[in-house]
Amino acid sequence: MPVFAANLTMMFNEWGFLDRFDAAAEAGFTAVEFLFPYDHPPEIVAERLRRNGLTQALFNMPPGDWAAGERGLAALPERFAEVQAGVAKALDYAAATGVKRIHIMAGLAASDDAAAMAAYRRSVEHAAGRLAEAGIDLLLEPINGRDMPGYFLNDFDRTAALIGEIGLGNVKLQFDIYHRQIIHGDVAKGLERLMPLTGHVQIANPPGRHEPDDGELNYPFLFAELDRLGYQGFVGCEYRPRGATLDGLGWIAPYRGARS
Ligand SMILES: O=C(O)C(=O)[C@H](O)CO
Ligand SMILES: [Mg+2]
Repeated sequence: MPVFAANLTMMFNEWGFLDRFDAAAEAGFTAVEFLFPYDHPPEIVAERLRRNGLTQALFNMPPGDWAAGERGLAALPERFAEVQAGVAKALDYAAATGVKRIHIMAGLAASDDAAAMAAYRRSVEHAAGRLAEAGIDLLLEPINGRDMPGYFLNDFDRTAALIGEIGLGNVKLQFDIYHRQIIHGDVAKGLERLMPLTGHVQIANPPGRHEPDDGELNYPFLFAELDRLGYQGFVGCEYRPRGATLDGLGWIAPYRGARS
């Protein structure tokens, strides 16, 4: 049975960020993820987790100036010092929250730019080394170019090849099924083939990026596939509710009772 983590960046937006932890726990979630915790001190985030008995499944490294359109720094050659500082900051939040996986965003750069690739590898190797000391996995996520035009990491096979070349045991694939469907399709076979590299799974149903119960993908089938493939990690619910978050949670009822 999948273990679902509520994505507090996209879900429960009816509440302020810190109150989303309480709302997710009240709705029955035992784990949460979100893009960035950095607007709030680590101990405040940790307290929200603790008082609700929630596990922090995932968050992202600082992405640069998000409001100005930046989408990560890892592939930007001139930003390595900020990558290093971001890794240190993320580790402070990891120590407070107990998170065991952190996503490093690549940034906006041409995917065939050799300097960007060299910078990306350098950033990933640096971050992976620092995270390994704390027993944390570093996640790389291909993101589709319709939602994030110009994003450097936009292909699952190239990401898998890179993870193989880097060859560090704590560098893993963030398999976002929504992005996979938009970029390549062939979701079930992709999951099967890439499962050995996969450290985190996220869901949403295209084309609208809404709840998994309506759209072009058959999620009950894919959840059974994750079980069949022996996936033991979290499934992040990174979707935009069609309406009120709680009104859209009917899909989860058959999966309650395991660890979510
Ligand atoms: O967009 C996604 O799918 C993500 O998971 C990233 O963390 C942020 O954009
Ligand atoms: Mg995602």
